[in-house]
Amino acid sequence: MTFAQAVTERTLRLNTRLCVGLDPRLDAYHDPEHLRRHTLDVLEAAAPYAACVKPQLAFYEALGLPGFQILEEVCSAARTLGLPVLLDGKRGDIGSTAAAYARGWLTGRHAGDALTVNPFLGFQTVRPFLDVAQANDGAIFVLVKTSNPDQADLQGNGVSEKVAAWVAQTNDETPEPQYGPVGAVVGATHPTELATYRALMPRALLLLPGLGAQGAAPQDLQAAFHPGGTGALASASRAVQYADGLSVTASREAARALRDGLNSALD
Ligand SMILES: O=c1ccn([C@@H]2O[C@H](COP(=O)(O)O)[C@@H](O)[C@H]2O)c(=O)[nH]1
Repeated sequence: MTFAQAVTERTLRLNTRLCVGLDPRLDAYHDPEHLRRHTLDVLEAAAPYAACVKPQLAFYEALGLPGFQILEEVCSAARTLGLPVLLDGKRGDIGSTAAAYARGWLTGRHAGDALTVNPFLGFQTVRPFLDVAQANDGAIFVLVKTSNPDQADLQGNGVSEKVAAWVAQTNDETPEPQYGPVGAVVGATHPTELATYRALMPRALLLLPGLGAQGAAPQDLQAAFHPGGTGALASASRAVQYADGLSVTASREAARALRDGLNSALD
């Protein structure tokens, strides 16, 4: 089963469109062991309400070697819980280096099933990521229009639309029936533009970051989904992991509320 199929199957079976971000900040904890335990506890608590999990690589890399070990455990625990893993690394480089990034993050011990990719160096530099992802039934999520307010500095003037066109065309090269291996990152913080990006990339899974802490609300996101409620993953990290300090019960309730909010928006 491909990443897109696994996510879609879980979305329909558990009725959830929520992607839970795991972005553990060392300053919230006594030490890395405390961070590790809490992150794994949040993962387990939120899993029943999640279609997938999205560790942000920066937070694990910031810890050095222990961070890689924690990431490996997070990926392994997610798989035990049946959760597809989307690593948020926003990698991108010239082709030979891109191939090494792809091997590192899409194969091996702390690999994800999918990876976010930055297309700024050109579309050919995205190909090595796609090749490795496809060889492993995985996916890539290309940055199309990010959630931050200043994205327009570089992503305006038709750039996001150009990337969206490449995503759509590249998915059309694949024979998969519904969603292809190239997903797209479109910020949940741009609710009035979601319908446009949905239409531009009909076979792309959309990753919608920005739910919660960045101000996006579940009721704003309906236009990103296809009829039947598939095709998009709304992502929240701080709003789940630190819903109320380090309370894991609050994390569970936050994930449940976001899942319910997203479902209500689709009714
Ligand atoms: O456009 C983008 C792409 C990725 N992100 C990442 O998502 C989470 C958001 O965290 P919250 O706590 O839910 O705000 C974080 O890891 C970002 O690096 C994004 O915010 N926007």
